Amino acid sequence: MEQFVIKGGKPLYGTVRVQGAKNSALPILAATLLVGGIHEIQDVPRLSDIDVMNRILKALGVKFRWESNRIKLETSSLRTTHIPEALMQQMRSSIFLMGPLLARFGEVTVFRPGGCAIGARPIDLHLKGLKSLGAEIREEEGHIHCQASKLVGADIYLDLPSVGATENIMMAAVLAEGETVIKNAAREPEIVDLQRFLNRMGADVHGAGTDTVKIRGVRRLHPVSYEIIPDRIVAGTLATAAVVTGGEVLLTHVVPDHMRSTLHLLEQTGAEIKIEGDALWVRGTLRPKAVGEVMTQPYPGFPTDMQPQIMVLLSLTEGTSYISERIFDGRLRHVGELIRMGANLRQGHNRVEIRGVPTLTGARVEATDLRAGAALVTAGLAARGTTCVSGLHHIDRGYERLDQTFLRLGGQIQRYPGKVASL
Ligand SMILES: CC(=O)N[C@H]1[C@@H](OP(=O)(O)OP(=O)(O)OC[C@H]2O[C@@H](n3ccc(=O)[nH]c3=O)[C@H](O)[C@@H]2O)O[C@H](CO)[C@@H](O)[C@@H]1O
Ligand SMILES: C=C(OP(=O)(O)O)C(=O)O
Repeated sequence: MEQFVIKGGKPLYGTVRVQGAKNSALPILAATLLVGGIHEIQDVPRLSDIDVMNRILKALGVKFRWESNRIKLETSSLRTTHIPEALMQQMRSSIFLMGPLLARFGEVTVFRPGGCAIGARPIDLHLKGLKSLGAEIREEEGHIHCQASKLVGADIYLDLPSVGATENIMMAAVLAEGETVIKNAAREPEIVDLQRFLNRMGADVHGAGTDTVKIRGVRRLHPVSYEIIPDRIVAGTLATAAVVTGGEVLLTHVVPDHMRSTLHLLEQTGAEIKIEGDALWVRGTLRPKAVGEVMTQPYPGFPTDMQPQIMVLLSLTEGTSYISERIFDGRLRHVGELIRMGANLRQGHNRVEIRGVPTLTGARVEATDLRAGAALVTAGLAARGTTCVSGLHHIDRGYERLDQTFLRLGGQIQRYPGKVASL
């Protein structure tokens, strides 16, 4: 069982170039299946989720080659449209294979996807959207078979602005006959990135970034070379770590506009922020201030993927703040771990009261999901004493060598292969 051992209390200083966005790279890699040929995707982060996606693509017959952070994929000759169950269950994003395979081959067989334990994550909106385009869906013995002799554009209203459902429907609709309109679509920057990628391939998609996405079906697409946008959640995590340690960090390769709600919150706590082009400079204050109520919301609201990290910062402020988790119904498992580190937290139903304390103390804690893991590492960097964080496979899903990044910024963090005997 691998662990991070962190000796806390050192402010972070330095410059980091932020990795490409996992949540853009995953649907875009799936979307390369829409047409045969050689695609080149740049700034793909080296993450375990990306490895799982590549293993699925390989199992389908795709050939690919990494060159640093660039992947070349040859998607011409696919052997099958069945996604292996074991791979399907390794991550939620395996569901992105449905839309493109259905659009190109008229059939796909998947299983219910796995993923981090952050609450119930049904796929009803994905299935409802594909059915509206004319797919026949049968579920038996855990398989979901999806078939369509042809897909036809439709008006689809999403009961919730689901990021994944919006993306899956967009990918399925690009080769459908006629126009598809997705209403109450999610507006995340990664959806705009997917639209840009699809249009670069010759698709006709408009409106991403608003709540109505229009897709006019085209007959043909072509392979392309494309660069993924920077990861706004990784940038937010690093900025938060700089603030909680009272340090000063320059992040390059960011789109500050994608981070408005996070940056606003950091400023409310007293952090100083300067933006110049794609560079973001952040400096923490001696004792940050409480902020009142924070609610996670669909974009452009405050992102659920930053909730655990911000909880660490609010735990160290002067005064009382509250966090309400509105997107997922089980994304508070880090609360108990932060309490072990000395945070003064009271958990209600999807809401946490946070009474700021002057310091946290090192402890043995476990990452129960990706962002909870990032939060515990952040807490460890700020805490007095030594923190051991286990459950690193969650963190590796979304952060490219997080320990190396923090080491470069002066954090004292090491990855150990087994359990560390004493703190
Ligand atoms: C790879 C990727 O991009 N992951 C992100 C994506 O996940 P993901 O696309 O899975 O998240 P969704 O936006 O779909 O989920 C939002 C809410 O809708 C619900 N829901 C979703 C689909 C569905 O068919 N039925 C349904 O009820 C979910 O349970 C959840 O409560 O958006 C989440 C919300 O910003 C982020 O936390 C994830 O990092
Ligand atoms: C929940 C997340 O991702 P996924 O949807 O891939 O599980 C996340 O990135 O925080």
